[in-house]
Amino acid sequence: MEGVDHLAHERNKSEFDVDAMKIVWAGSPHAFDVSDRISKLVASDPGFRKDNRSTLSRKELFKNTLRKAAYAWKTIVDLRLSEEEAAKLRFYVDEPAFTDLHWGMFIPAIKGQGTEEQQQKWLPLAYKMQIIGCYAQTELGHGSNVQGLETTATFDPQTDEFIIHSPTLTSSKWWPGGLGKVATHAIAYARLIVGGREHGVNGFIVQLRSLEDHSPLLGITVGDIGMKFGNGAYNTMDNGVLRFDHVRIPRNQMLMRVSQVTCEGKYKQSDVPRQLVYGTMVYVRQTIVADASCALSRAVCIATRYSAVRRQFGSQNGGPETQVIDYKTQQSRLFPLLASAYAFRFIGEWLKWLYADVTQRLQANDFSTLPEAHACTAGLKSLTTTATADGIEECRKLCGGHGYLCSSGLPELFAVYVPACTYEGDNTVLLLQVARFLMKTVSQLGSSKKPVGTIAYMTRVEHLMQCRCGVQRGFAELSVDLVEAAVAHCQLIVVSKFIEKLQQEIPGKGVKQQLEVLCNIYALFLLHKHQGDFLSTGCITPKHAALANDELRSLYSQVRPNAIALVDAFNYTDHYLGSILGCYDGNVYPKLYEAAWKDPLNESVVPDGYHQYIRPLLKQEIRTARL
Ligand SMILES: CCCCC/C=C\C/C=C\C/C=C\C/C=C\C/C=C/C(=O)SCCNC(=O)CCNC(=O)[C@H](O)C(C)(C)COP(=O)(O)OP(=O)(O)OC[C@H]1O[C@@H](n2cnc3c(N)ncnc32)[C@H](O)[C@@H]1OP(=O)(O)O
Ligand SMILES: Cc1cc2nc3c(=O)[nH]c(=O)nc-3n(C[C@H](O)[C@H](O)[C@H](O)COP(=O)(O)OP(=O)(O)OC[C@H]3O[C@@H](n4cnc5c(N)ncnc54)[C@H](O)[C@@H]3O)c2cc1C
Repeated sequence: MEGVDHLAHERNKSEFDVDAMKIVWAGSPHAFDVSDRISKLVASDPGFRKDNRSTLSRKELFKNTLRKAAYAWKTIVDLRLSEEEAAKLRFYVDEPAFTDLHWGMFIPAIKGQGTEEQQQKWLPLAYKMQIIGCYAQTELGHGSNVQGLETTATFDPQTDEFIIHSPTLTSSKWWPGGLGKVATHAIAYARLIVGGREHGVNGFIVQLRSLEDHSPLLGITVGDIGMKFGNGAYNTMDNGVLRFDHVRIPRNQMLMRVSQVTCEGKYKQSDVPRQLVYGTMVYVRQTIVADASCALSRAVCIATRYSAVRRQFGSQNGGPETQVIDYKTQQSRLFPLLASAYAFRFIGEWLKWLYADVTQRLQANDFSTLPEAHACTAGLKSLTTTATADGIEECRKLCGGHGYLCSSGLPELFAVYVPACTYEGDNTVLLLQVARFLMKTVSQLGSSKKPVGTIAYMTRVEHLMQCRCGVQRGFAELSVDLVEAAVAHCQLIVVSKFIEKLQQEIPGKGVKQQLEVLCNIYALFLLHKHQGDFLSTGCITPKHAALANDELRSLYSQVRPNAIALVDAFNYTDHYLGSILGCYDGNVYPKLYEAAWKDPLNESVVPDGYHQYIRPLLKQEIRTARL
C-alpha cells in the first residue's frame, strides 16, 4: 500500500546512526545540507522529470535535454545558486549533456592552461554561458595517442594568426561531447607549427558557430556522430565530428601557460613540464573517481533494497519465503560492491586532496609530485570505473528478471556509465602509464631518490631488484603482468586510504564500526579474489586463505542487519535513483504493475500491425510452406 514503508522492519535492524553516516558519505554537514536540499529541489520539480526518456526518439530526447539544461540554468540564475549548488543541481538532473563538458572540461582547460589574460577574457563569458564550450582533442584516427593527433595549427606571422586545419579524414575531431549541435567554441588540440618546425600538441580556443544564428562559421564543418550504446542513455549528448578548413584564429587564442608563440614567431617553452598540456584530463580523471562512487552506490542501493524485498523459495509450513538478501551467494555478490561504493567514496576524497595539493605546488613551480598525481589519477580512474561498470551489471543480475526492465533504472545507469572505462583515457592505456611509473620507481631503487607517498612500500622490493639485476625483458613483452601490477598498486592505495579514513574522528553511534566491517570486506574480498597471487608469492599460506574466507562470511553476517541503513545513508531520492526496484518504501510490485500499463505499446489492446501482419497469419491467408 502507498504510504507504508515495506522496509521498516529492515530499517529497525540498523545498529548505527544513519543520519551520522549520511554526513560521512556526503563528506561534511555542509556538503550533506547542499546535497539534501538540491536533490529534493530537483526531485520535486516536474520540469526535471526523467521517467519518459526510454519512449522518446533521438531528436525528441535531445530537444528535451536542451530544454532541461536551459531550465536548470534558469533555476540556477533565479534562485541565485552558488557554484557548488549549481554543480549539485546539474548532478541530480542526471542527464549527460553539453553542460558537462562546458563546466567539466572547457572551463577547467582555460583555468589550467590559459594565461591570466586569457582567463580574464574567456572565463567571464563561459561562466555566464554567453559562450558554450567543448573539449575537442580526440580525432577519428587518434584518441589514446595524443601525440599522434593530426590537426595542425600553423602560425602566420604576416597576420599574427594561427591557421587551424584538418589535413586528413582521420584528423577530423570525433567524440567531443557538446560539439555536435550546441558548442559555440572549442578548445581544439592541434600540432603547433612555427616557422616550419613542429612543437607538439597544444590547445587553441576556436569559435565554431555564430553567436547570432548558431550557424557554423566559415571553414567549420560540424555535426553529431550518431546513435550510441543503448536507447536513451548517452544519446542525450551530442558527441560531435568537426573538420577545419584553414580556419584562422588570433595568436592570443593559443592557450599559452605551458608554451608561447611571440608575435615575432618565436616559440618559447615555459620551464614547466610539457605534460601540463594534459592537465585537464588529470583534473577530470580525479572527478571521475568520485563519480564512480556515486554510480556504484546508486546500483548497490537499488540491488540491496530489492534484495530485501524479493522473496524466493524457503517457505516453511506456508510461511513467507526467504528474502534473497539472506542467501550467502547473494551476500557474497552484493556486499563487496556495497563495500566498494564506500571505498571509492573515500579514495575519491583523498584523490581530490592530492589533486588540489599538486595544483598548489604547480603554482609554486614545484613539480615533485606531478608524476605520482598522474599515476594515481590515471590508475584510480581505471580501477574504479572498471569495478563500477562491472558492479552495475552485477547489480542488474542480482535483481533477476526485473533488473532488466528500464523501470529498474539499472539498464540506463549501465548504458550511461560504461563509457567511463574509455573516455578520459582508455583504462588499459592508463594502467600502462601506472606501470611505467612503477618501473621507473623500481629502476631508481638503490639510488639516493627514495620512494615516498603511495610508492613508499616499494623500498621493500629493493632486495628483489638487487638480486634480479639481470635480464630485463621489454616493457611491451611484460605489459600484461605490469598492468596487473598496476591494478594491485592501485588496490593497495584504495585499501590504505580506507584504513587511514578509519583513523580519523568519525562521530555517530556505531558508524566507525560499520565502516571497519566494510573496509575489512573490501580488503578480504580482494585477497580472496586474488588468493592465487598471494599464495604463489608466499605472501599468505593456504591456512591464511581459509581464515580469510571464513572471516568474509562472518563479516557478511555482520553487514546483513545494517544493509538497508547503509544504502539509506547515500540519501538518494527516488527521483535520482529512477528505479521502482530501489524505491525507498520497497513497495515494488504495485509500482511495477502500474508502470507496465503506461508503456505506449499498451495504449491499444490490439497492437498496430495486427490487421496487416498477424491476422493474415492466423487466418492462414498467407500461403504457408508445406509443413
Ligand atoms: C556525462 C556524464 C559524465 C559524468 C562524469 C562525472 C564527472 C566528470 C566531470 C566533468 C567532465 C564531464 C564529462 C566527462 C565525460 C566525458 C568527457 C570525456 C572527455 C575525453 O575523453 S577527453 C580526451 C581524453 N583522452 C585521453 O585521456 C587520452 C589518453 N592519452 C594520454 O593521456 C597520453 O597520450 C598518454 C597515454 C599519457 C601518453 O602521452 P605521451 O605524451 O605520449 O607521454 P608518454 O611518452 O607516455 O610519457 C612521457 C612522460 O610524461 C608523463 N606523463 C604522461 N601524461 C602525463 C600527465 N597527464 N601528467 C603528468 N605526466 C604525464 C609520463 O608519465 C612520462 O613520464 P616519464 O617520467 O616516464 O618520462
Ligand atoms: C562517451 C564518450 C565521450 C567522449 N568525450 C570526449 C570529449 O568530450 N572530448 C574528447 O576529446 N574525447 C572524447 N572521447 C574520446 C575518448 O577520450 C577516447 O575514445 C579515449 O581516449 C580512447 O581512445 P581511442 O578511442 O583512441 O581508443 P584506442 O586507443 O583506439 O583503444 C582501442 C584499443 O587499443 C588498446 N590500446 C591503445 N593503445 C595501446 C597501447 N599503447 N598498448 C596497449 N593497448 C593499447 C586499448 O586498450 C583498446 O583496447 C569520448 C569517448 C566516449 C566513448
